[in-house]
Amino acid sequence: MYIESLSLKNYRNYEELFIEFENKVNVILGENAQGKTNVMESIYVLAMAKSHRTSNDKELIRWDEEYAKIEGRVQKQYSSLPLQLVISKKGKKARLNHIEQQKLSQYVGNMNVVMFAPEDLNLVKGSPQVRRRFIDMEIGQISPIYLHDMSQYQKILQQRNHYLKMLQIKKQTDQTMLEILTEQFIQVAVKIIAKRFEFLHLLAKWAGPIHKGISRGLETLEINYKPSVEVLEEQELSKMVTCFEEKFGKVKTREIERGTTLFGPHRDDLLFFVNGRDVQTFGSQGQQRTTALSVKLAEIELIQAEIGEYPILLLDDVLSELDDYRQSHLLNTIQGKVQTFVTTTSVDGIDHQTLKEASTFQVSSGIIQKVD
Ligand SMILES: Nc1ncnc2c1ncn2[C@@H]1O[C@H](COP(=O)(O)OP(=O)(O)OP(=O)(O)O)[C@@H](O)[C@H]1O
Repeated sequence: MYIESLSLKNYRNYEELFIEFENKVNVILGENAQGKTNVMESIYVLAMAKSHRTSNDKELIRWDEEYAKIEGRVQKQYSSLPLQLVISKKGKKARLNHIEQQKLSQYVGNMNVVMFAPEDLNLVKGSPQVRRRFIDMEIGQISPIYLHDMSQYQKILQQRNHYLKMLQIKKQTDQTMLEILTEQFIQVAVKIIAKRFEFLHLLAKWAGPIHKGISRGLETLEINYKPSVEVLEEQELSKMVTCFEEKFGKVKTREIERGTTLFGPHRDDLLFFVNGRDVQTFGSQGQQRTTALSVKLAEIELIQAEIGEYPILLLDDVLSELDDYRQSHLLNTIQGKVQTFVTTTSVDGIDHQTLKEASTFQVSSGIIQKVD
């Protein structure tokens, strides 16, 4: 798939913008703080209804304005699909094919993107929260059911935490409500974990050979899910439910003392191993970077395998940071099959042949012009 056109209104430093793109490499060139990342972010937000940089949607609205609007037309195998997202202080409204969607979970997934930005190194180095966000966003792109389950999970988790807080303060003896909430919590939690296992399994299958290629055959990459309740990938859901029930039985007093839910998908993590060692702890900067790159390239293949089309690739400020070998590995992977956006302050670090075949756009103070 590829994005044919993008139009912005009051989006960050863009008052008004309309651009058309071709299905190839598009280079967005400009000095610092001109609006390169903002364009990439707007494409990402159009697809995911969420930014990769902030969870506060209001930041996306141009200062002193009431709303921001992103519109785009995506060319898929058989059709051209118009998408629209309006972000106001009251919330978000999404339209697909001009029809307003009641739920964002029905909207997300119609346009697929993979973003690779400098902060993606945090995928390896950062906190478990960063990795959970990654896994949730990525599964959400290919599974609307997962997005639905996640929003259910968040609601039940909040209610359960609220109730545990009440028990903590009031020292009530009647715990019937806690039992009901725990049962509901477990039912959704195991579905989420099973889906995460499945996704990581697929991701690892693609990432392994890619990582081997980038490391010139020297390194193996493994990706493992680390659940906070000891469940196994091959377990049936009913067995996972039993593990959870046992765990919650054991930690009930502690949970009431603390007034919060101590176990579940919101406390899980994933681990990356290179040659059998945890990259977060033992990996060099280069190995961590290669791991993040392998994971991103694997996502491209995974989405193609699941959806039947390649996603749009957004490379924000990373291409010129990669050494020649990694850059050419990346460019060979996407060659001719993935619409790619690249931001850079200078074309010097970018492969000549790629530049020759690419469309280039110059950005200056929120205005973009195609360079002939
Ligand atoms: N909500 C907003 N309203 C108006 N302007 C904004 C808003 N949010 C950010 N900006 C402005 O957008 C500009 C930053 O744009 P962006 O992050 O896209 O820069 P960039 O070209 O990618 O720069 P760099 O090369 O430094 O990464 C800054 O000048 C910033 O002040």
